[in-house]
Amino acid sequence: MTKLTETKAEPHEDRGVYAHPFFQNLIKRSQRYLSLGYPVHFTGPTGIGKTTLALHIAKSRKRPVVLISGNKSLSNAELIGAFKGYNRKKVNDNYVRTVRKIEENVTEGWVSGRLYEAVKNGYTVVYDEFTRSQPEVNNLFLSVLEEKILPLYGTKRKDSHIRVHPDFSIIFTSNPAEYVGVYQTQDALLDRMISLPLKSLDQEAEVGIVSERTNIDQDKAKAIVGFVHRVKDLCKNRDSSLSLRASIMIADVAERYQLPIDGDDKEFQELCLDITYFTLDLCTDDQEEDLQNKIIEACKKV
Ligand SMILES: Nc1ncnc2c1ncn2[C@@H]1O[C@H](COP(=O)(O)OP(=O)(O)OP(=O)(O)O)[C@@H](O)[C@H]1O
Repeated sequence: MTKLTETKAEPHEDRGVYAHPFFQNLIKRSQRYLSLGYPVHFTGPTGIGKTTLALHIAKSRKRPVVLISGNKSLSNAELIGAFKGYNRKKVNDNYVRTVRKIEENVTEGWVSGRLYEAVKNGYTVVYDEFTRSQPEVNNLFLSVLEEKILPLYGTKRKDSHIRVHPDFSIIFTSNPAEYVGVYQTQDALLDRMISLPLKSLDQEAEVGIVSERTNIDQDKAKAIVGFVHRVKDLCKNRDSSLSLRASIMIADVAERYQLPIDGDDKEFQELCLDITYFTLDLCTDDQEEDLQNKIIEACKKV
């Protein structure tokens, strides 16, 4: 079970970035809804920071955090639990020398699922990319959210369900429905959560995150974030999936290899091209050379 009492995201998580008014307000509202028992759902494009924000808020609840990652093969057994393997107990009673008694007892071993543990003990769940799981599996959450019970379907357990602990809370994240590998979500499930769309990050907040993650100074981070935003505007056919991750990668490589963050530097230009060209090629009609020239032009402004 992925139980994050000390989440791995800790080094990246930064109170400075989340102190930005853009986040402060969002965090305050989310905490309010969660404390009243309402599930919160962050939805938005890839790389905008939904998971990191969800983990940050989850940790602020001061309960153990369980991370569940949505995927096509996630099963009820993983969420609820299942009987797996056998426990065998053998008692060899030879107390009276002439009498030997052997008693053997075989029972199936129960392994609790991640949702079961969280519901039972009142943990905070971050269900990341939940729309990548099959809708049938997500039906479990309808009962958890509405009836406040976790049904123990098909588990061979005597009890038909367990009650949801009053401290249990859950944060969902998802990418929009048009993303590849994403299932349509049941309206009934969406209706039971408070969905907060994260469409775009405030540029200043992005600069803060890039600077925090890579230890480059704010001016350099600003120049890199500015470059990524300029090249995103080259997209004509559809929204570019270039995200905060592109800015972080450029800053990280430049910082670690001491490349000058300077648009006239050849190596920095190559870095800008490598990180952005392929993604931009998917959303423009430009020929290869034209697109490369446009990226270099945008990079030269750094
Ligand atoms: N507040 C933050 N502080 C530091 N790094 C952050 C912060 N927010 C996001 N990041 C970094 O930005 C990148 C994208 O963040 P994250 O994975 O949370 O995005 P996401 O919206 O969940 O993306 P996806 O939809 O692809 O899962 C990650 O490398 C993450 O570590």
